[in-house]
Amino acid sequence: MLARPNSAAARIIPAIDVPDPARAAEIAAALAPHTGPVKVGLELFGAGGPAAMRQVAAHAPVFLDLKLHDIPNTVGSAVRALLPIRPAMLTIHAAGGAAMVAAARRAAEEAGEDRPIILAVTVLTSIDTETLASTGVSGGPVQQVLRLARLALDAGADGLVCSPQEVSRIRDAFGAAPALVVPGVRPPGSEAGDQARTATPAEAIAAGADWIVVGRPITRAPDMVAAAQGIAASIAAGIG
Ligand SMILES: O=C(O)c1cc(=O)[nH]c(=O)n1[C@@H]1O[C@H](COP(=O)(O)O)[C@@H](O)[C@H]1O
Repeated sequence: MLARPNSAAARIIPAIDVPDPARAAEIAAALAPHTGPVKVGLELFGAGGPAAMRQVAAHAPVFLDLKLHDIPNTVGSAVRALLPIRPAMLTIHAAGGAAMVAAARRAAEEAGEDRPIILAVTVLTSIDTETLASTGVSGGPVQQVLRLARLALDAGADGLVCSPQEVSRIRDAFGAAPALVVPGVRPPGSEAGDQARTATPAEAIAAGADWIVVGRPITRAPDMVAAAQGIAASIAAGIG
């Protein structure tokens, strides 16, 4: 399994959200020396499938973010079908329930020691209190994140995806063991866009994130490498 990061740069997961596999491979090649694993999500996987993921994986371990959410048998089978392309990390939705999370973990185990880390997405970082309430969940994101974290970790998830605003509460409740992967991260002065629960890279790491996921602030920067290096420097300094 992928080891926890041991440098500021290794904590950064760039999200390569582009619809062009050749461009994605170029971005991965440019960023990999300055970051940790790279993320392949629904846009790139939809455009190029397993072949696009393999091209990216030539440069760095891949966080394959397909956010699986279905009946347990389907999710377990999907995880099994993805094992040959050797993702280092895989996402499922904790809201799919304990049996679904357990099915994902059991399927991942079939890859042996090199199995992917199973990460349970709690409450998407784009969701604020009002949006959450509109889905029938009252009480706010922190409470729901902690509820889903408990469910997912008890069912066998190796770690969680949450916003920077819940990280310290998760560490308080569950300690150092769960891998915490944190999107919704915005360097000072950058646009939040559709992200609702945000903080800066240094704040997310100080709160206890293992990895931060950063998409547009890197991939839409005029100089992607400089943007990644700036984020790593801010994490190392604990500022910004
Ligand atoms: O699982 C994820 O990576 C994820 C979960 C979540 O709650 N919020 C979230 O933004 N993400 C992903 O993290 C990335 C964030 O991208 P930017 O908003 O461009 O930094 C996107 O690829 C999202 O799919």
